Amino acid sequence: MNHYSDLKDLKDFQATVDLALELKNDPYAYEDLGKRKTIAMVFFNNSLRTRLSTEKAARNLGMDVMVLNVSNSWNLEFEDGTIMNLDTAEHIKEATQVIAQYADIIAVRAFANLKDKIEDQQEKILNAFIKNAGVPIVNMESALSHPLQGLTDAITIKEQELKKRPKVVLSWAPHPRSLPHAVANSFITAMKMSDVDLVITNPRGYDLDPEITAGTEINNDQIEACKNADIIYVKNWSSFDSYGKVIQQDIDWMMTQEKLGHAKFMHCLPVRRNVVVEDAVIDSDQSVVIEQAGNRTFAAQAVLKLLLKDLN
Ligand SMILES: NCCC[C@H](NC(=O)CCC(=O)O)C(=O)O
Ligand SMILES: NC(=O)OP(=O)(O)O
Repeated sequence: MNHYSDLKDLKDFQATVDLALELKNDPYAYEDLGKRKTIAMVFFNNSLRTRLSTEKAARNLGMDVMVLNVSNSWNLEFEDGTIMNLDTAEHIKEATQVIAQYADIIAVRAFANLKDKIEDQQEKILNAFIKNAGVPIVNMESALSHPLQGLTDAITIKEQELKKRPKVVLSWAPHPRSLPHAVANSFITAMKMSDVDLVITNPRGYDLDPEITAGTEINNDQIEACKNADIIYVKNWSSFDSYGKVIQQDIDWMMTQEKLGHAKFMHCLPVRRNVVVEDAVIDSDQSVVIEQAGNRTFAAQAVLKLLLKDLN
């Protein structure tokens, strides 16, 4: 594997899920694989889980770790041919090549800006690293996808040891801010590569990119969609059609105990309590959000192991 920019970069998705579970069982099995290799993690946005779990994963493999929060660095320019006499001090072309001299693998977080669909679909920042750095790039949530999260979600569902072909529901929930589509996109992609029966429920006007949801049932009736679910994965996203807009915040879409039924509750975190999900759900035994976040380490470790194997 040259890069991990999307779940589709994995040669064998289910084998990677199994590798992550093996690593969870024996985290130091490959503790020398990353010796004298360095990962640089570059953040254009905030993070708690991705920042710490990816570092933990790298350390379990014996790697050195560096972190750059771009907000503490120079303002970067992304356009070609710009006369840089305003706010941007350094071009992404130099920045990517310079970072690559200090690191064997670069991991990048660069969210969608949610203002211009075409620009977000170009994945400008992630692709600038892939184009210029000359080292493997790991996507730590880009404009369109969050493949470390999608892999984690599949691992977490597999661990629940549910019935064959469980019913998995991805439910939209309200949120006061405009949030990206990346987590939902990667969850759908991961579920399509898993042996589950996936249903998406969202209000009208909130359908995700049809290229991603193709072949999956979308039900605008949340109560009906959630019936007899084994897993309910809750996430807010902004409108895709009215790109990046918050077109409704109806609290009736919050996940409640009644709608959850016997299902397990999942969310990528961070989550707004009593807006996205009521306390009674997230505090219940049916919530697996903490173990889900714990699995981020082993998803990242499986991906880094595959990249290191092809580096050595
Ligand atoms: N990486 C996990 C989620 C990150 C981001 N959530 C957020 O920005 C939530 C922030 C807030 O609740 O204000 C998202 O939805 O893509
Ligand atoms: N789930 C997730 O990616 O969390 P962070 O944004 O805190 O990294």
